Amino acid sequence: MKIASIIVAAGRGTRAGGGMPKQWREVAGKPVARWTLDSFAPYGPVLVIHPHDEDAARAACGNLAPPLVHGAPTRCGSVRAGLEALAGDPPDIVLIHDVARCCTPRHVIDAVVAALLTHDAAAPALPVTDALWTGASGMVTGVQDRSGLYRAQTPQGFRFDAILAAHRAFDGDAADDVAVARAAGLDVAIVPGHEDNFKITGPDDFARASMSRERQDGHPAGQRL
Ligand SMILES: Nc1ccn([C@@H]2O[C@H](COP(=O)(O)OP(=O)(O)OP(=O)(O)O)[C@@H](O)[C@H]2O)c(=O)n1
Ligand SMILES: C[C@](O)(CO)[C@H](O)COP(=O)(O)O
Repeated sequence: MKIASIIVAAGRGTRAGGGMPKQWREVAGKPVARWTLDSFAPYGPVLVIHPHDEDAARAACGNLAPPLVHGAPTRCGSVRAGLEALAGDPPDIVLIHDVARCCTPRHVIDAVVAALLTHDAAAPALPVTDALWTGASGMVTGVQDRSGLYRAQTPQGFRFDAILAAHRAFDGDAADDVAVARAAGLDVAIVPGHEDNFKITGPDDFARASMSRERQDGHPAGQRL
């Protein structure tokens, strides 16, 4: 079974700040993008980037030198660009992953791949465990039932032909590829996500990512790899 991966990295990282897109910044001695690409190296990653970021991407990737594809103004458009780049020599399965999730444990990726042996689509998620409220103007306005609610993660995995057709048929924007798949009628299996598989989103997430990588790779916090 041929498996490929699309690492979407064309975002601007506005919420993270820091003067350059978060995927080119370092955590635990390596660029965020390099950590992510190393995790997906067994699955032939293509890296989807902003057209202005070619030099930064090449510097971050080093000797890995994955194929680079220009992305689009939305995540959905960037994924579509990655899918179209693979369509000439299509894999059986594609894993679609946020570059900003640079601490994904290996077992999460393995669980998605394993689920695709029996499902057209699979994605990791964590059940919501906190109580949920609605609020306005700094005041609680109500409570929300948390049962059956999940926090979505990536990699989201699909039969390649099914997700390519789903994206080609999709009109509009979506937060993730599970939404695109479901709009096309695909059933999506949930596999266990992990707290280490968080997305670097705000400024504080870089320190969290450094600690996670150092813990997972057996290096004491602060030691350069
Ligand atoms: N036009 C876009 C927008 C997002 N992404 C990618 O989609 C993932 C999830 O997006 P998010 O974390 O929201 O990243 P940014 O869009 O970079 O962040 P922000 O919204 O803070 O600008 C990231 O890996 C990002 O690079 C992309 O490839 N193309
Ligand atoms: C795809 C995603 O990572 C799933 O959790 C997420 O929807 C994309 O990031 P954003 O923070 O919603 O822009």
